[in-house]
Amino acid sequence: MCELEGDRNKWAEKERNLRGTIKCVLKCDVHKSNPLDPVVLPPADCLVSLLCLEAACKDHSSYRAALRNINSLLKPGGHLVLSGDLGTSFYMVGPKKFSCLPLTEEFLREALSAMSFTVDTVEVVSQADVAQHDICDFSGMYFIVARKN
Ligand SMILES: C[S@@+](CC[C@H](N)C(=O)[O-])C[C@H]1O[C@@H](n2cnc3c(N)ncnc32)[C@H](O)[C@@H]1O
Repeated sequence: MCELEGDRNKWAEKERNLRGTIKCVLKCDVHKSNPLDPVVLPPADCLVSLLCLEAACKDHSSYRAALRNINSLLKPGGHLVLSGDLGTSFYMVGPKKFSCLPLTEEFLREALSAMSFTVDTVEVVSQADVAQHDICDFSGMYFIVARKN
C-alpha cells in the first residue's frame, strides 16, 4: 500500500468514527439568540465553528452579536474552537459568488476578550503556506482555542 492510500484509509476511518458519534443534525442560525431555536440543548463542553461566522455576518457588530449567540451554547469553562479565513471578502461555490466579512487576528482576539473568553491558542497560517486556489481572496487561515470564563 502506498503512503497516500494509507493516509486515505486513515482519514476514511476517522470520518466513519466521527459520523458514528453524531447523534443528530440541527438547523442553526447564528443571528438568533438561541442559534438552535426552537431546540434547547444543555450547555456544551466544547463548540467548534469552522468558516461560518465570517460567511454569516455582514459587519463587525453582527459578528460580535453572533459570537455572543453561539457563546450561549457553551457552559462556563467550556472551549470554543474557532477557525476560518483571514481577509476574505468573497468565496466561490461553483459559479456562485458569496460575500464574506474580512477578518483580522487583532479583531478576533479583541472580540473574544470583550466576550470574556480567555484565548488559549491562536495559530495563523499565511496564504503563501497554503495550497493556491482562486475560489477566495483569503490572506491566511486562523485556528483559535478559547475558554469561556
Ligand atoms: C464557507 S461555508 C463553510 C461551510 C462549512 N462550515 C465548511 O467548513 O466547509 C459557510 C457556511 O456558513 C453557513 N451560514 C451562513 N449563514 C449562516 C447563519 N446565519 N447561521 C449559521 N450558519 C450560516 C452556510 O450555510 C455555509 O454552510
